[in-house]
Amino acid sequence: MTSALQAQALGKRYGKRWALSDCTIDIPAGHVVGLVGPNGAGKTTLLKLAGGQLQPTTGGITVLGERPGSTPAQLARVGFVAQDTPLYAALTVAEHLRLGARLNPRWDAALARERITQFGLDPAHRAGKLSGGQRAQLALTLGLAKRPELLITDEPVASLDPLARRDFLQGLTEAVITHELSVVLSSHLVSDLEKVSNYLIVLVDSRVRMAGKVDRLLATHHRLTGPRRDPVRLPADQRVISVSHTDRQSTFVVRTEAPIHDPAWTVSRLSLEDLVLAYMEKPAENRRAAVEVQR
Ligand SMILES: Nc1ncnc2c1ncn2[C@@H]1O[C@H](COP(=O)(O)OP(=O)(O)OP(=O)(O)O)[C@@H](O)[C@H]1O
Repeated sequence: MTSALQAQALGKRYGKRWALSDCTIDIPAGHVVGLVGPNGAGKTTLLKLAGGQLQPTTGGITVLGERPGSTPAQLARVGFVAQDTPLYAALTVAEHLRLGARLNPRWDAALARERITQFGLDPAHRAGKLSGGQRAQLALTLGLAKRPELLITDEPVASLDPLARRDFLQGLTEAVITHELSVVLSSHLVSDLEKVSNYLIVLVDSRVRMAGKVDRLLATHHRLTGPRRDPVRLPADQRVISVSHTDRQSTFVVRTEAPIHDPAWTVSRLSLEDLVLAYMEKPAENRRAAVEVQR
């Protein structure tokens, strides 16, 4: 199966500072990929490299098997909705749709009209006069009506109210199923990502700390709670992701393929949010720094 996005030792530097370092990932097509990480981790940088708006400093990236932005045909296959939902302030909603139709060979006018009606956007309204959430909906409509094979969205739901967020995420799920769309979306709202993503990437300090299919990640990560113990005394097949201690108790998040038999531990499953937070903490001391990349 073609990869939606493939990066090999990809890096981007601004001056002396690396915004993204040594990023190697291979995301199969047909997934909804959640991209999470703290502020400044490099998420927008990765998305802009994928959208062809930035050029790599090191390494390489392909999107749907081609170099991002290499040809008009490649650009037509990828929809990109940026964080700041750039629209033309002086153009009306209807003019944005006409522009979309002119610029995009696979433009789906019916889908665009349907979404505009659904979200109560007045076609005569200028984009500059829309609320932040309405602008986001218009930008997302332009991205979806382009009928891309891959939709890249940076914080698409940040400015939407809870109902609009739910509608957007539902619309996305439907588009994935109906149009065999792949999606990469970054968000700080892991609870939203949990509803739609089946693939997750965690970026921390410009590096990929974890990437893989959500069901596999949830099945192989566990929280262990029990009497205080040094993490170096855990079995070698238990990769320590995060560690916390009180005077008497230790809590570890570990990744392992094997069953955990040690009776000292209370073993519990993690929510996706717990998993993300565990990877966003500093790497566990004294242990192999955990970088998990699964296909
Ligand atoms: N145009 C730029 N010039 C210089 N540094 C930049 C530029 N864009 C981003 N950076 C830096 O690169 C790093 C990664 O930024 P990026 O915007 O990719 O992070 P992010 O994970 O998307 O953050 P956020 O969640 O806050 O949106 C940050 O340290 C940021 O300051």
